[in-house]
Amino acid sequence: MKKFFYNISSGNPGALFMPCFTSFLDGICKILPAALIFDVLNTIYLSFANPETPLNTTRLWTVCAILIGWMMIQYLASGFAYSKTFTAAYDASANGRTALAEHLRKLSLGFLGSRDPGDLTTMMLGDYATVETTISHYLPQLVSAAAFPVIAFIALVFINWQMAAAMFVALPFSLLIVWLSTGLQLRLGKNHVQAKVDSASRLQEYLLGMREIKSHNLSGERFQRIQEAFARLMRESIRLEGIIGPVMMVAIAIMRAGLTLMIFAGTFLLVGGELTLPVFLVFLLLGTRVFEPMTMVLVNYAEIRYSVLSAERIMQIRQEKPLPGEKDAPAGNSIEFEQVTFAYENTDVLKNVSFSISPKSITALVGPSGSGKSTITRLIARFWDVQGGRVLIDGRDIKNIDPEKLLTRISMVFQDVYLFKDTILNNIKVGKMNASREEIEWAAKQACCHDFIMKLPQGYDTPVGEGGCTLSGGEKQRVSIARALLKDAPIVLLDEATASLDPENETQVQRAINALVSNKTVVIIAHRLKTIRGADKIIVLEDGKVVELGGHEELLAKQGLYNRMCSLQQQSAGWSMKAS
Ligand SMILES: Nc1ncnc2c1ncn2[C@@H]1O[C@H](COP(=O)(O)OP(=O)(O)OP(=O)(O)O)[C@@H](O)[C@H]1O
Repeated sequence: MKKFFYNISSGNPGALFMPCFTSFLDGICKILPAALIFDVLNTIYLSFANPETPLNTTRLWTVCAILIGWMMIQYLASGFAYSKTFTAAYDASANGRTALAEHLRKLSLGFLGSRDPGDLTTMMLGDYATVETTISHYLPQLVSAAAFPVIAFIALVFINWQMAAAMFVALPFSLLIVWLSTGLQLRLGKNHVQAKVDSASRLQEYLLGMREIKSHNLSGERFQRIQEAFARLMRESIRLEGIIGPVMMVAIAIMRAGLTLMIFAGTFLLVGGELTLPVFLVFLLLGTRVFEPMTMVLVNYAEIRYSVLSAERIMQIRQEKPLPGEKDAPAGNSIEFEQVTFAYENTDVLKNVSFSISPKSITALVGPSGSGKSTITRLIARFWDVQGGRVLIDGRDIKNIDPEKLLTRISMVFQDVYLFKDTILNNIKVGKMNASREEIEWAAKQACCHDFIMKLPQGYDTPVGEGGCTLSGGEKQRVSIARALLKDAPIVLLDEATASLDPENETQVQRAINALVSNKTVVIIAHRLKTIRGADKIIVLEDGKVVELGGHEELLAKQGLYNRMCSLQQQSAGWSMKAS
């Protein structure tokens, strides 16, 4: 139970105290009228049972007045409970979603990459919505279902213990059925969650991959994958409701069998003169009321169990440890790899890699595709932690540095640029959130963006699509260079930064990059080797190992892999497409 409250409150069970307490008060307020009705029945009965006793109308009017006053109190109590539960529910989901988003940012990309893409979206939207409904709708029912029977049983035992026992005798059997079905519910719930995650992932894949689907005419096969995912979701939904529903119906029927037993016992006791009619009537009245919240809980039990699963999924991620390290980033900017071994999954991608990069120097990473160049830049930025060896900046192991502080010292320009669904101005501003418009325009000019931006309908205030789909590849690349210029970090990592630029822009962008990298520690990945001839150091990688290291001339003289790559590039420079 403690775990349930902890999980559905996203780790803040104290926030559920007020909704539970006010729901409890609200429930108590609903019980009192039954006691007053008992008094009314008793008063009327006394007059009918003893014809010489006149009907005590003063008492009846007093009870009516109390009931009217009580209605007001009950209305206020319900309103109060309603506002507290709904506020707590929306707080829990809004704060929870923000906290989860914040937490995700602190996790390694390795962890995020291991999750199904639809999984986190389902969690952010679906799981939090489920938890929200549980707090706003089911929590009050749970409180009433837990409190009512206990209070009612204690009160009724004092009135007539045989009747109370008859009313509640079936309840333990009903609860036993619910308990026995827990394992089944868990299994069905997990299958349903998995089906939901799969559907979200397939849908995401379908929408994001629309260009490939169209260009390769994959619509049939891809559409079938979505159809299958949705069909499975439908089957799991039916299974969840169709199997759990009848089980709960049996539990409800057994619980309510107590009422029938109570009527039998009441009739028996009434006939034997051991029970008065008003007491019998009060038991009948309370019998239906007491089991009402429990019936509601059992009707919604599948949903409640489902929300437990949702809350557990959320908490599992929330409890995932962020990358460790609290220290400030060092002032110096030298980089060193000390016998680094790294694997994304099981196969080592980098094997015993060692090299050092002096501050304010330019180091190029070259090597065949898949040799580990991009991986090295990602490890410098600590998107992942290494499994063996150390990555040092200014002589300090980056595992001990706060990842966010480390990233303030690093600018990155990736091959694939992501632009947010926002104005182009705000997209450049990502590099420095407090940058002035002048600074942004300066960076855009340096990165050769200014001219194309001014041609857009609203200039810098033109919205660009999610992922930057309304800009060309070259334009996106230049925007990302502008971001890096604005950030002005002392370490610059360039991954194929000029890959998608046309020859016309390339010279200008090279000039912009020169401005970006001057006086910085630069690590550059360039497939076009002519662009890195002037680098202070060239590290040649092959199959995750450093095979050559040195300056351009020195490496050419070695007649090794670098020399071969340069020769091949010279040959391919004269390549042109020919029709056969
Ligand atoms: N996120 C990932 N998960 C699993 N494996 C990965 C991941 N990223 C890269 N790899 C694998 O790691 C190896 C090195 O990849 P990396 O991107 O570092 O190579 P690269 O030299 O930069 O290649 P390219 O020049 O083609 O960009 C490759 O075999 C690649 O398939």
